[in-house]
Amino acid sequence: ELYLNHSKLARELKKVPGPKNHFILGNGLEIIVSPVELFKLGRKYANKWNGIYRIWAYPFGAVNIYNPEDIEIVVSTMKHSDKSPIYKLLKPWLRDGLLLSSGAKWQQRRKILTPTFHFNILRQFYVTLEENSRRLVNKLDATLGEPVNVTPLLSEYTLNSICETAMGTQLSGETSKSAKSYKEAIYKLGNYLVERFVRIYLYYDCLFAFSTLGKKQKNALETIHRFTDKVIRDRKENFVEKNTETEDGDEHLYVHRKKKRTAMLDLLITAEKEGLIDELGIKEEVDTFMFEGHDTTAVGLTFFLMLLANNKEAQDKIVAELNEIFDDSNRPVKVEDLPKMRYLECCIKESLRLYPPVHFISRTISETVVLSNYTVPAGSLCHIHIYDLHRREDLFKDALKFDPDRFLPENCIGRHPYAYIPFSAGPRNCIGQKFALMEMKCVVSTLLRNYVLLPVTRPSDIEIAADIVMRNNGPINVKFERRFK
Ligand code: HEM
Repeated sequence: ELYLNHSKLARELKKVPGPKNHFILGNGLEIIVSPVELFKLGRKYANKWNGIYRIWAYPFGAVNIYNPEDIEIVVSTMKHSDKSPIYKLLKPWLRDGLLLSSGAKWQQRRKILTPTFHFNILRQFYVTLEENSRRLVNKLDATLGEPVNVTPLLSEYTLNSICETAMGTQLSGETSKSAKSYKEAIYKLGNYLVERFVRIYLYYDCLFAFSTLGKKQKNALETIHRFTDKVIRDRKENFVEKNTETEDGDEHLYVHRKKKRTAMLDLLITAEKEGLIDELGIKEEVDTFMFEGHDTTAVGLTFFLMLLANNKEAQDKIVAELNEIFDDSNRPVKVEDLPKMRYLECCIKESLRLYPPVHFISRTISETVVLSNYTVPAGSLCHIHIYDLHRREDLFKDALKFDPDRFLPENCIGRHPYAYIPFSAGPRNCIGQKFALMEMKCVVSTLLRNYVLLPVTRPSDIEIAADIVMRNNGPINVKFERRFK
């Protein structure tokens, strides 16, 4: 152990500046703190160094980067595209789905799944998003003037939306009950993952399986997989009926099925029939998309509503833009309206800058690479801190200020393409980013046409807890009042 802690890799990596490390344990003990303290520690390190620092906790050595030049080197090519061992913690849940897989498997899956997020398919999904947005607005009617904890409502909206579009399954009756347990289990699982993350000894599966934490995780996973398995079963039953109905000899039904909402799950079921994916493969992707497709967007929307409630000026400007689009009409938002919501888009981007739902991603460095003039040996982990990148004063003046004008086209000129990466970048970027933006525009425009958002939780109240996605340590409340023209 002693040798490994002072191996060639360790000696090389330790040339990168970083916190003082213990002779044997490296920085392993410092990080055993609560999720809130862990998030703060990350920010403390980011402030102390400038764009790069290392952490050493045997057997892992990691460079932490938050400058666009190094991030570009790591994420823009396939060379360092394998996820770091930290994602191993997600394996029992998401298995070898698109987020975690690598090499040929990842390539083949990404190819199968890409058509689902093509603009023409998204257009067909839009109808569902719009209906769900209106349903959310109706729900809020009962809360007027009261502080509302927005996260549960928003995650219900995003979970319904991903289920009814990509999965082709309506959440009602029994399924909606298990959807609730699913969401609760995801929250718990996030906490367990962070607890395990800071306790390096629990990385070993054999130790973890017998720990209390391991047993709790097993329970949460059973709930999660029960829900996703049911969604697959339901759709398979439904799919057979539909397929016999539309027997028209079309071999590539899943890509070309005209005038039908092409659910991602249908595409996978068809791919299974063609031998391109097996049953386990479908489960992996459904678990991956069910989670990535709802929790991230719900978190993004939560912080966005909080920011809007605290920024009357931005809210008024969005409403003025919406009035131009809709005149006095109460008609629903159409997909063609979305590109006209330019200022709203700037506001969404600014919100994702300040509160990037995925605040941290991590890769394995596959061959020795030079980052900020330091040699980073192959086998190192590379943590990319999107949160710290987005708050760099040299990239975003008055970085803590909510200023949507930063994203007006004229103000983006000259900005480094890797200075702003809420959806990551390069070949392993977010496959669902257009879907997410469409969802956010649709629901926020519908909300603002109906309600004035008033502040309860202030940005100064926010206390982020380290988790797979950004979470506040406590509810985020907003008040809604009817908007009169
Ligand atoms: C505001 C909402 C969202 C944000 C901020 C976000 C962010 C990200 C980021 C940063 C990554 C890279 C992860 C990494 O390198 O480890 C990613 C990957 C991914 N996202 Fe999203 N995402 C959002 C919404 C969605 C939606 C709606 C879906 C699905 C419909 C989705 C599906 C995925 C998948 C499957 C991957 C893995 C892609 C691959 O490795 O090929 N995301 N997302």
